[in-house]
Amino acid sequence: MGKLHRLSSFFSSSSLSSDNEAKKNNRRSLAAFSTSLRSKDGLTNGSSVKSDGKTDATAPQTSRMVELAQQISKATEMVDNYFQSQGLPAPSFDVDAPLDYPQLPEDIQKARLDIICLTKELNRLAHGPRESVRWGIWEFLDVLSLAAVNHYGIAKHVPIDSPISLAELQTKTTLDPVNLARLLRVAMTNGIFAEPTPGFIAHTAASRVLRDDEAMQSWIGFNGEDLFAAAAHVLPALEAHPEATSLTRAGFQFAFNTVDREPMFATFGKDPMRAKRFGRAMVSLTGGEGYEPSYFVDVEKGGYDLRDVDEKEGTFVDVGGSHGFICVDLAKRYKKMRFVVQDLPKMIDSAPKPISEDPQVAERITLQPHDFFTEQVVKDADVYYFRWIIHNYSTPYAVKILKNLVPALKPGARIIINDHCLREPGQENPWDERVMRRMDVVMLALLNAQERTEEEFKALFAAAHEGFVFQGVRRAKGCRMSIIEAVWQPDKVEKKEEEEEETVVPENTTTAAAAEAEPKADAPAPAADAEASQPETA
Ligand SMILES: C[S@@+](CC[C@H](N)C(=O)[O-])C[C@H]1O[C@@H](n2cnc3c(N)ncnc32)[C@H](O)[C@@H]1O
Repeated sequence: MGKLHRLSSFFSSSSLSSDNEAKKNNRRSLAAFSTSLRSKDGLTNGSSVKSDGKTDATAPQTSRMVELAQQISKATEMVDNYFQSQGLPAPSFDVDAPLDYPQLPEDIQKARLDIICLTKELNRLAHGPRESVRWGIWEFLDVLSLAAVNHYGIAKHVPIDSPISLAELQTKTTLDPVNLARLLRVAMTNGIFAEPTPGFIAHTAASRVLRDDEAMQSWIGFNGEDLFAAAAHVLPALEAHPEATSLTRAGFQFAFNTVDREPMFATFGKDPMRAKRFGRAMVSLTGGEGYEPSYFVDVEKGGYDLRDVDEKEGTFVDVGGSHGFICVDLAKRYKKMRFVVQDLPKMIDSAPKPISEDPQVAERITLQPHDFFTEQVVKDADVYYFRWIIHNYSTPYAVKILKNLVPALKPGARIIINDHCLREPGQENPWDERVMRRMDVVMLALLNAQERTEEEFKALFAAAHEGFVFQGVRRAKGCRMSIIEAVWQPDKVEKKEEEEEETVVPENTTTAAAAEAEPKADAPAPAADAEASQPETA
């Protein structure tokens, strides 16, 4: 239904001709958008337009390639000058180079982002359309080589300070020399390992990450082995079940032969290695640029202000809150309010005890086993918070999760979803756009789930209950996650119902919202999914 809703916002009419008309309109608006982007940037796109609107053929032409090169050069100088002025080592992949950028001032961070985005466009132009399509499809081989290097733990066998011969390296793995060399040499084309002299392998800073960063090893392992296989099976999954809403009929189930048997989390729950890997992969993601918890916690960074809840010693429930790290950070900031972290029993059992070394923090946080596909047990809380939860579910499941809050809610209770919120194509900077669009497809491959637009979040609340009054979406600068909020105001519904009683309502009328809220026939009962869906995370 989520997909249907999304498509229908583009193609609202059912007739073929108006469908085509809608498509044409859509195309026109996209073209207009890219033109406006260009002019906003002050770019000429290779043509000089006179005041009468005609092109001046005599004016000097600047090609897009040259514009890009100039902008890249300017941005690179800005970043380089900043590093020099701060006495920082220049960005490098040398083995002893820093692995992360420092926190940059806003203008330098923007210049850095320009370099990332514009070099990609310049690269495409230099390849040309046909060649970039021809070789673009081979990017999965980069994934394969990285997954293999990670799987066989090659990075740990290469000494950090001196090269090792391929012959010796081979004795430390189960790979034969030919396969070891060919997989490594693809990775090297991406700056992961180097071969300073033929047959000798040395570390780079990127391969050092694979050696030293356990969360990154898990991130590569989960993406390279679980997600990679799931993504390769999305087409058969879509062929068999085009509606793509069931948790047990995604690419993941087609890849691992569990169609109609169990959702991904249940599969992970049965395999401690994969469950642990998934949990650590999430830790790696959360630590990545643009996802830090501080974007929610720190009001100074554009986070959520909970001072009023704190003042009245209110309650904050983190639903599906894992080991409660958000609540720990919040409890350090707000000294009076109380917190409940809910998750499935295994997750709650594996949480650190005490949850914080600071007793003033720990005593205000309760860890509670709770399945969000059952009725909410914490009544009358001030805030119910969902971080990285709703995007794991297609609309029928997501609506069910929200509906389960209703019996517990007091008027004025806030429901906060902390997820990506998709904007119209082209409104993000190209790097964020790429990450968020890809995440949307990751959700499809693993869970038949989705990222959502503001309208889709609004529709989700409306489908769950009319008493949820949508408050809108906001996002801190530099953060990819949005804060999506609704407030529970049942009095508005009662007033509306009173008004409606005065009008004639035909029997058996179902609202679009109610229809949307019904899980699909092919979707397994959410509660059953949830019971079995427990991954053991770090
Ligand atoms: C993607 S993680 C998000 C965790 C945390 N909110 C965060 O921001 O990192 C999804 C969480 O939902 C939990 N979960 C999955 N199914 C659940 C259910 N039915 N009821 C409660 N928690 C569930 C998982 O155990 C996991 O901790």
